[in-house]
Amino acid sequence: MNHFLSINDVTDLNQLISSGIAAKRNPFGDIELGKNKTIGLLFFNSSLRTRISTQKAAQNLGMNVITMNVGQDGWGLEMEEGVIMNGDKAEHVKEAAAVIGSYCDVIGIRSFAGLQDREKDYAEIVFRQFQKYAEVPIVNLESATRHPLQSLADCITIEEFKIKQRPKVVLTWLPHFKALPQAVANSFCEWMNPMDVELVITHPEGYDLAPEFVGKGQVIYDQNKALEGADFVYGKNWSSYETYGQVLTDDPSWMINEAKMALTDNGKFMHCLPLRRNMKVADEVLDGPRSLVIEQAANREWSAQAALKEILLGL
Ligand SMILES: CCC[C@H](NC(=O)CCC(=O)O)C(=O)O
Ligand SMILES: NC(=O)OP(=O)(O)O
Repeated sequence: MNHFLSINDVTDLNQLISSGIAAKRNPFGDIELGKNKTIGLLFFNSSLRTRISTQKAAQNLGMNVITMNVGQDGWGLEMEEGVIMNGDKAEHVKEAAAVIGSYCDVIGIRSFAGLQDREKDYAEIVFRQFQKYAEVPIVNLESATRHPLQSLADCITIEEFKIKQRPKVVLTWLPHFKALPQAVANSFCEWMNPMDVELVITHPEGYDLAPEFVGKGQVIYDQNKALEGADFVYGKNWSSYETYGQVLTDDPSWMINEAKMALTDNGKFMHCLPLRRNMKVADEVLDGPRSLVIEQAANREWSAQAALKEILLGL
């Protein structure tokens, strides 16, 4: 595996899921694989799970880890080509990426969508520039449009907890007062498409995700109807793709509570975290037996370890 940017970099999804489950059973089985290899983790945005789980996974593989909050610890980076750098960016990505690539064998990057310019966000300029100038494998720690380490952990979790061969998986939009990226929702749909699941996507009108991510997903604007018979309910907020970056509604009736979960077939609740309690999901669900959010977050370590193992095998 040359890069881990999206599911398009995965040759065998079932093998990757099995690799993550195997790592969970034997975390140090490949401790020699990453010996004397260094991964640099670059964060342009906040993180808890991705930061800690990816560092731990790399250490489980014997790697050295360097973590950097790019905007705070380093210099502001200019991503555009050919500009006169007389603003607030002191360094160009051409130099920064090449220098970091000289220190690190692998680079992980988190850079969220700006939610101002859809064409710019969906062009993934930060990742394209680092791929071009760092000349080492790049791992997506959440980009403008995708979050593959989260989606692999989601696949591992559903495989672990499913009791039917083809479960009904419902991605439901949740209310939020500020604009959030489509990345997690996009990526979840992208990874659910090849999985043996019935994928349903429910959200208010105006929040349709880009068609290339929806794929086989059935879109139902009536949340209660969508939730009927669900085996897994995956909650996530996202801002409008059509009216890019806008919050069209924060209707609290979309919050998941026990009454909504009662519509499911003893459904389990999933969310990538962080999650705003009692705005997106009621305490009664998160504190009850339906919630898988902690198990799901714990699987981020095994998701990262499976992905990094494939990257190391390709070095
Ligand atoms: C893994 C999720 C990261 C990010 N979440 C947030 O930015 C939440 C911020 C908030 O709730 O204020 C998102 O929605 O993409
Ligand atoms: N789910 C996830 O990526 O969490 P963090 O934003 O805390 O890394």
